[in-house]
Amino acid sequence: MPILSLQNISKRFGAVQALSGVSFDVPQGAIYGILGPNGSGKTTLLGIVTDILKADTGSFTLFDKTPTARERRQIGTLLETPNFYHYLSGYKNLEISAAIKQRGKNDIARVLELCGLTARQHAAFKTYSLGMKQRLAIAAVMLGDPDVLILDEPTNGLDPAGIAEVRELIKNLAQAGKTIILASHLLDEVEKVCTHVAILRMGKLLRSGSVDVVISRHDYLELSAADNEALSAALQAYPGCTSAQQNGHLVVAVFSAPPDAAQVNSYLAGKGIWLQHLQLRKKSLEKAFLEITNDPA
Ligand SMILES: Nc1ncnc2c1ncn2[C@@H]1O[C@H](COP(=O)(O)OP(=O)(O)OP(=O)(O)O)[C@@H](O)[C@H]1O
Repeated sequence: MPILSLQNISKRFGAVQALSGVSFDVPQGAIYGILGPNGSGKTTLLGIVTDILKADTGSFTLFDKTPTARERRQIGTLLETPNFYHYLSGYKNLEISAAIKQRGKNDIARVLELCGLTARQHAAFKTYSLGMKQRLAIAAVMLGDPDVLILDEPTNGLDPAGIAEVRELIKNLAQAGKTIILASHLLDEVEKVCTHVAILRMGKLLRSGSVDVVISRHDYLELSAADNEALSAALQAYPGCTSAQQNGHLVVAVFSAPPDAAQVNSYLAGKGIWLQHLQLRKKSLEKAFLEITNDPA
């Protein structure tokens, strides 16, 4: 059973079609990244799921049910940085958050521990590092122990140390069984943190699923021989080779599964083609992503 299942969600703001027919499922325990450039519809999508906005068409289920207040209570949301009091301690700020959420104080020690803030709980918020401030924001979301966390650009505006701390925390929460849905415009973030990804461009879902499958980075081979034309023709007939194109003095061969360079070499030798150059290369994540987002299809 998916934790969240979106079916055909569309949303328009005046002339802007912010989302068009978006559908995907978030499995339990996933760290699900909603990835896309600015204005692609990520925040709108999170706004619909958290009931801040209403979809024009389409629907979604939470825990396999049409969401009611009961299902929503199991979701913790951090869409923008909360306004903590600078002169109050982390603990006191969480007391206020708990009161606003109408929850008791007995959960505060647990969320401070979970977010690695126990040692500094009585220090004033203004003395916290950027990473600690964001971890306190996540601690406030964790009050009441929600099963699902929804975070909009959780590392935005943080320094490198803060980014690393927040990413570590997100991974720890997922290991503790939480499902996390986060919006990001950072490919690097999705690669480092997420298990799953949905890629949006101008409100349309381009791809969704497990990160390894969606942003597949199949290795490719660079080769050359005395006759590169014959080489590229032979490669095109090789099982699993999806393209073999001449690029300067090299032929670049792409495969549907990771190629075995030794096997390709012996296949070519069998065809009377002796290689002068053979190198296995890995497509960068950046390149794989650009191929997806620039694909006119
Ligand atoms: N309340 C609104 N009124 C009018 N247009 C809006 C509104 N909210 C969003 N939009 C437009 O809808 C589109 C999607 O916006 P959205 O904020 O969801 O994108 P995003 O991917 O989250 O971008 P960013 O990374 O910049 O936050 C944009 O063109 C945006 O200008």
